[in-house]
Amino acid sequence: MTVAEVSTYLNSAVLGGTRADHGALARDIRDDSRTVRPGDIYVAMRGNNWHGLEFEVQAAGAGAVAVISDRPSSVLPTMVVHDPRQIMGHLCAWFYGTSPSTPRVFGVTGTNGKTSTAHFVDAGLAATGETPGLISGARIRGPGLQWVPVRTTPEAAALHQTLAHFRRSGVTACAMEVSSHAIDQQRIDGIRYRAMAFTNLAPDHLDYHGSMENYYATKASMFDAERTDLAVVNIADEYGRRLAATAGAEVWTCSSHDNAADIYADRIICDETGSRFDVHSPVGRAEVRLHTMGAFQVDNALLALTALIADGADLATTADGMSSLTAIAGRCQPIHAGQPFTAIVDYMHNTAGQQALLPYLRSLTSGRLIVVAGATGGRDPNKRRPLGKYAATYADIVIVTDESPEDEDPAAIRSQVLLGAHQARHAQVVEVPDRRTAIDYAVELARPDDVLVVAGRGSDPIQRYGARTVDFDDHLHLRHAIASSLHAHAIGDNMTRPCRA
Ligand SMILES: CC(=O)N[C@H]1[C@@H](OP(=O)(O)OP(=O)(O)OC[C@H]2O[C@@H](n3ccc(=O)[nH]c3=O)[C@H](O)[C@@H]2O)O[C@H](CO)[C@@H](O)[C@@H]1O[C@H](C)C(=O)N[C@@H](C)C(=O)N[C@H](CCC(=O)O)C(=O)O
Ligand SMILES: Nc1ncnc2c1ncn2[C@@H]1O[C@H](COP(=O)(O)OP(=O)(O)OP(=O)(O)O)[C@@H](O)[C@H]1O
Repeated sequence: MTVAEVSTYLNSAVLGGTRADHGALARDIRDDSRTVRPGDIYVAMRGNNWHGLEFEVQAAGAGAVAVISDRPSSVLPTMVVHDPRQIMGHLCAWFYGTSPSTPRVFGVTGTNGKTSTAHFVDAGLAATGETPGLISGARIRGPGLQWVPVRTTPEAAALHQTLAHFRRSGVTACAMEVSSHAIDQQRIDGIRYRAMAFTNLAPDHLDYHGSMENYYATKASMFDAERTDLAVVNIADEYGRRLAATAGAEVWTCSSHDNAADIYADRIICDETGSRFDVHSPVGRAEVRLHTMGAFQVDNALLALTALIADGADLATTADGMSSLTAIAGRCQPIHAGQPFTAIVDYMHNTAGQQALLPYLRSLTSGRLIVVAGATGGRDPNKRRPLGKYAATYADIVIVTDESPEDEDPAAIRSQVLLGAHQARHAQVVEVPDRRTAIDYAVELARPDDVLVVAGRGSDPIQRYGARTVDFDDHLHLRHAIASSLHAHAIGDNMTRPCRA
């Protein structure tokens, strides 16, 4: 594709540059000057912090052949459009040849459960003979590629590059997490969904959306017929029921406690080995056995099953696919290192997640529930006190520590969580600022039959303290802390054991 062809597509003449510039081959489309490589077209968008054209010299220096923006660049041939963000998704779909039908795209949106449900869809697709692709906040995976993304839902250029790669690689169907930020910022424009699945809606990201009504409206916009063939909705909460009643696409409902849903679960049993339930659908009944811990995974697997059955998949084969998942990184992920207590890493970072997870963990034990809790910087500060309060309401011991403070004062974040935890007047509350030390301390506290959960970061691989980043994987460190503790106690036992005469 040449610059001139892009200009024709946009119906925007190239301002500046020579005929040769206009005939230059455009290799990729980039929305960030820091990623521009020779031959790319840079799209300079207006944002909350910058206007992309502030980086035009950087983009030109990196070899950009042209820029698309809402006004002419002083250094690069420019195609002017009214709102670059508005055209970005459709431009990328055209430029990368993203097809509206191959791969079929199963979107998952909602406050909690997107990553888990996307992984269940991926597993169900594999079981039914599809060549699956996965675009989730935990990983992006397809034939010949796998990486850990920075965003839950990538920017439009990255999304369409990935979908075009999937298409060339023979991917027939893809599960994709769709965040409300991505919808609001039109990252997912130009993508036709085979199904869009709704998990639930609870207070989160209200610093960004301003209100639950705006948050809901952003999500709901994805369930109209021009966006998706199928609207697959968990009707467990009021927003789901409202969405099922108003969505413009063909609606399929599911529920783990309402048999009025098109597809529902009953005879649900959840324990430390996972869950089992019966699923009832218009195409029959099947028993589902989940090996992923967490009662909330029943809802996520059921939603994934419903999306795939709505697409025509075989019920029994799809159910087998759900059973093939043994764990989802950072989502109620157990650690078995020989310790005499239950050790879990989980991503709960809002009170709805706590209300789904903590009663389940409490049900697993007659011992104590120990929670390592905190809050991440740069996210809705109004979540912090409730996070502390709910953790301390359900747990016996709460250890408040850093998650990823980003550009905020870690102590100030912890103080909000501590305030909430003390308000609960239930748990023993301890502040241990350093996360590594906090996890080590929790492991030393844990007794046989206790349940210890390290919460809030899931499988996030790094902590950010301003510009400083720290490699920190909760699962790896918790496993290491347990192993070290068991080793130290073994040595201690040997040293106190009476020597043979
Ligand atoms: C709040 C939010 O989502 N902001 C997104 C938004 O930022 P913005 O509009 O303020 O853009 P800006 O920072 O002013 O930059 C303006 C333009 O200059 C460009 N730029 C900027 C700097 C530079 O050196 N060169 C350059 O070209 C940027 O790429 C951008 O196009 O547009 C930017 C790029 O277009 C995104 O990178 C940025 O995501 C920020 C980094 C972010 O943290 N987003 C999070 C909140 C997010 O998207 N989270 C959701 C999941 C939420 C959840 O479920 O927890 C996600 O999908 O990941
Ligand atoms: N269906 C659910 N209902 C309530 N809580 C859930 C549900 N599924 C997961 N959770 C909780 O939310 C946490 C995050 O789960 P998951 O990563 O699957 O959701 P997500 O929507 O992708 O989250 P995020 O958008 O923040 O990445 C889990 O670790 C768990 O504590």
